[in-house]
Amino acid sequence: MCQQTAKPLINHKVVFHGAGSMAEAIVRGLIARSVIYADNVVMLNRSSSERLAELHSRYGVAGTNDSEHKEEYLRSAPVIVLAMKPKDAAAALRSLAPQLKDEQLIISVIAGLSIRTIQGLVGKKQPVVRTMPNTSSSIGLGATGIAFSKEVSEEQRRLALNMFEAIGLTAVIDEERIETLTGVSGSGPAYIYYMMEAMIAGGIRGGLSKEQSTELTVQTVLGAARMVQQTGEEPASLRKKVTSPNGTTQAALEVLDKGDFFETVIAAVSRCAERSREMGAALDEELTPKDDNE
Ligand SMILES: NC(=O)C1=CN([C@@H]2O[C@H](COP(=O)(O)OP(=O)(O)OC[C@H]3O[C@@H](n4cnc5c(N)ncnc54)[C@H](OP(=O)(O)O)[C@@H]3O)[C@@H](O)[C@H]2O)C=CC1
Ligand SMILES: O=C(O)[C@@H]1CCC=N1
Repeated sequence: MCQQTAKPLINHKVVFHGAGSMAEAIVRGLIARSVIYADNVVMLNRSSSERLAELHSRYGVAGTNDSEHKEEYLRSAPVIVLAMKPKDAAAALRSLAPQLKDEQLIISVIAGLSIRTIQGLVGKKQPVVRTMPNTSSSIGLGATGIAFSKEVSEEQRRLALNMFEAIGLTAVIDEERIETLTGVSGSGPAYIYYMMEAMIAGGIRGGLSKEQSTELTVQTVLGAARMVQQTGEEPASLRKKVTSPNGTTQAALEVLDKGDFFETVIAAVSRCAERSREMGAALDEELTPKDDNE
């Protein structure tokens, strides 16, 4: 009997316009889960040839920073993933505009950049999927918020969902909620890493070795996340089960409360969302023609 190998979910070129950490996290996850063959992935950047060579050696993907080749890839790709820094997005979209065909799908991972601004910068109602993934996508544990423009076809919608479902959890949301989602899950891994850095430092200060303190912290964070997921219990209820009256945990939580831990984290989520809006507004200004006399 002939052995069937499963066909990848995506069987055409996907061009990553930007080849940094976020693009790599998505590509690594997609290839590890056989959602796309490496020879259908193309990664473009501005200048770093070393970076493209590194990505090729890690994942077998093609890449270029040569303008002529970049244009060729961008002209023919059914899907273009915008993955440069926000400050580079307006120029990249403007130069993309003349060659863009109506059916090409733009998937953006760029913080703050709205669907309206993307369509304004390319000068037409291009189908756009605005996403906010996170770097845990690289190990299939990402959390991605997704909003669609009206122009996205059912097939394109499915493609984008397939892509991000393969590398973690997805949440389809109204675009106006994507800033808050950025505050929770887009930037969220950094808050947890920061907490872990502090726990590790605390352990070391108390005499544990760096290795012990790191291993214990990692297992504690992993275990706590899994407990919430597997028991279905509220974090607050699980916290209470750790906290004996007048015991060690209560003493520790009181110190966190003195630093207004709970409200500080809420303020961080909110400031992150606000910063995303500010970045979006700055990008939106790129749509207004500049007065030469200014
Ligand atoms: N990092 C994260 O956790 C997350 C990031 N994001 C979003 O992802 C985007 C990328 O972030 P990140 O990966 O961290 O950034 P990086 O700085 O790691 O990567 C940016 C990449 O864009 C390339 N680039 C810049 N200008 C152009 C251009 N005109 N054409 C093609 N490529 C270009 C750079 O190339 P070169 O190095 O050659 O200049 C580099 O490869 C951002 O917009 C961010 O908001 C979203 C969610 C999470
Ligand atoms: O810090 C940033 O702007 C990006 C967006 C979300 C995570 N990192």
